[in-house]
Amino acid sequence: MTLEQSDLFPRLRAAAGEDWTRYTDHEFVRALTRGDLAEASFRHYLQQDYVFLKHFARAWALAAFKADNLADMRAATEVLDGLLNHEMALHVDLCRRWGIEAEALERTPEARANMAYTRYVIERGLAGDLLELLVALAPCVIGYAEIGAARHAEAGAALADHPYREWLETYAGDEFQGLAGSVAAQMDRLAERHMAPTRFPELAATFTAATRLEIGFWDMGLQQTL
Ligand SMILES: Cc1ncc(CN)c(N)n1
Repeated sequence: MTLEQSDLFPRLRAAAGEDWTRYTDHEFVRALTRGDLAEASFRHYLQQDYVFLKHFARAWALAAFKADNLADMRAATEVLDGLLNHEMALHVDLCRRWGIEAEALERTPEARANMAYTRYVIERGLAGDLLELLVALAPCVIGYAEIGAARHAEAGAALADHPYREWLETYAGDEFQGLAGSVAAQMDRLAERHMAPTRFPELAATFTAATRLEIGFWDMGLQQTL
């Protein structure tokens, strides 16, 4: 399934309104696409993102735990595998090329914005069901796919000599786009089974809160705060 064919995700995105635009069109993303994002901001972001991805892997492990059937368990562990062995492996390589060694990554002090976001998502998953958890994870997975595809296309010919090319290529790439499509499809399947119409506002509130925490993550990167 492509993102355009999904049903729940576009409804959640529309319900997030301006917050979705503030996330996907954040100054961090614009500067990165132009190629003039301060290198120190990118390094700070990369290092924090390593910590973020580890907590997100925990959240996907929780998704496997929350699943009540084999298909949902497999879907969660496929994402977990992709995260640990693809996205994080790329991330460690990218960090090394940016002068941040693996040992330094492990010693990264966690920024408050990072803690707030990742623990919020895990708490939603602990308190709610699998659908609630996937909705909390959606701005991360589907948001980055949307940002990656749009910004990679926008950078266009400038990509040949672009300082942030690898980042743009990772999130615009088939692997990540396919992952976002699968998560959107899984949310639709779960919504069909578990979502009474009265539940939508509660799910939209979770999605919007996670979107706002993504905005806080970009702010943290741009301002290099802890
Ligand atoms: C903060 C953040 N959000 C989302 C992604 C994409 N997995 C990420 N790497 N970092």
